[in-house]
Parts: sequence; structure tokens; C-alpha cells
Amino acid sequence: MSVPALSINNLHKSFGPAHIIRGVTLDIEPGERHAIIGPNGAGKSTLFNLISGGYHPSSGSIKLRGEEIGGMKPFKINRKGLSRSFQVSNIFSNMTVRENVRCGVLYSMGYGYGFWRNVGNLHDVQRKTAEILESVDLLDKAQLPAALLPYADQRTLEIAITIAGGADVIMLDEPTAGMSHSETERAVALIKQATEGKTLLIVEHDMGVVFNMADRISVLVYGEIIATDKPMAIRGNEKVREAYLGDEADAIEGDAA
Ligand SMILES: Nc1ncnc2c1ncn2[C@@H]1O[C@H](COP(=O)(O)OP(=O)(O)OP(=O)(O)O)[C@@H](O)[C@H]1O
Repeated sequence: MSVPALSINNLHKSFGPAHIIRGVTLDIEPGERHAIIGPNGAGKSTLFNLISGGYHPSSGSIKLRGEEIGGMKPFKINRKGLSRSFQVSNIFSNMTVRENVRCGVLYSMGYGYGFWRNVGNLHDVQRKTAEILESVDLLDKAQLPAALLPYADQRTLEIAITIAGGADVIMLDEPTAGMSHSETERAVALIKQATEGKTLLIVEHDMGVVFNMADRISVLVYGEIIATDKPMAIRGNEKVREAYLGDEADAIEGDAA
């Protein structure tokens, strides 16, 4: 068997007396698209922050391709090939769309951020930047200041920046939050295309998105994973229906069937 892209073992996190993550164990295979779902306050963002280095685990282990990363600084984890987006937009609004993506590309190639002004001649950087912009369908808006993009395009740019760093494990926190139905459909297609071959971990409230995108789903309730399975099995899981999805499960659209 291959080494899991991410391997979480008996992970706990408490804030003072509040025990928020309560023994999470989960393996995510290389190339898998995995979604974490669960009610508000279940601990999804906390789990994301633990994996990407925002929080120190209280106990337990988090391994990236077999290497322990629990408690490492976020930039070190990023350097090891794990990149995450945030719910709150992370883009440089005064820079153009192209410059924003270029920053990520430069970073992945080992250049400092201060180098970006002189990169016009760096062919490999230009090519990689254009490739990413094309994969998320933003090439025709590359010269615009990021602040002028419509909201859905800003979220897409955020995803492009996350991918530009060259990581092969990508974590997206509610990538379609605030988007209309048609914008969401487009974003899902772009995310699938842009993360092809990479390992993807998402937190998402839109069940249409989750069931369309994920190979497997984990359901987090009160800091514990109550089920990890393929979308169809999650939809039919009695425990999951009781704790979270309820009758909504029957109404979920998706090609998971
Ligand atoms: N830094 C912190 N200090 C204290 N409590 C925290 C901290 N971060 C999160 N919590 C608590 O942990 C619990 C889980 O929060 P978290 O944001 O991880 O849930 P979530 O599943 O992401 O919720 P939502 O779906 O609403 O985003 C909440 O009760 C929250 O108040």
C-alpha cells in the first residue's frame, strides 16, 4: 500500500477546558478528493488549522507523506508541500491577477516575494503563471487589479494562489461560500480541473458541491469523526442522517450515485 498523503492519528485539541477535537483518526490517499462535513461548531476549521499548522495539537499525530508535521509552523508545512486557502480572502488587492498568482509561483520556485518586480524575463515563472491562470479560466482577466474582480472570481483567484505554490496536498476552506448556483457549478469544475492529480481536502457546507466533488467524505460531529466513506454510503448512513444530514440526504444532487 502507498504511504497516505495525510495520516491523522488520535488527534486531540483543547482550548482551556473545551475539548474540541476528540480523537480524530483519518488517512487520506494520494490523489484522493476528501471532504469534511458536519454541523456548525463541530470543529472542522479547528481540524484544518491543526493540519496546516495554525494550532498545535494537544496530543496525537499528523503525518504528511509519512513525516510528522503536527505543531510545525505553517510556512514549514507549506514548504513540505501542503497549501491551504482561507475563508477570508488572502489576495493582494492592489496587485494584478497575474502578479498575485506569480507570487505563489515564485515562492514555489524558491524566490523571495521581493523579487516579483523583476521577473518579466523569467520564462519558467511566466509559463507556470499562465498555465495556472488558464486552468482556472482567469487568463483574460490577468491584467486587472485583483480588487476589481467580481467576488466569485476573487475566490477563484484565491484557489489559484493556493495551487500556485506547487503543493501536492491542497486544502480549501469553503471554496464556494457566498457564490450563486451557477458560480458554484463553475467553481467546482475549475477546482476539479486545477487540482487534477493532487490530493484535495475541503471543508464545505454546500452538500451539492461535496457530493459532486469528493471521492470520500468524513462527517465530523462534536470533534469526532462518526463516519468516513464514499458519498453514496454517507448519504445512506443512519448515524449521519441522525446527527447531521437528516432528510436533506435524499435531496442532495450529485453524480455520486
Ligand atoms: N481559538 C479558540 N479558542 C477557543 N475556542 C475555540 C477556538 N477556536 C475554535 N473554538 C471553538 O471550537 C468549536 C469548534 O469551532 P470550529 O470553528 O472549528 O467549528 P466548525 O465546524 O468549523 O464550525 P463552522 O461550520 O460554523 O465554521 C467552537 O465551539 C468554537 O467556539
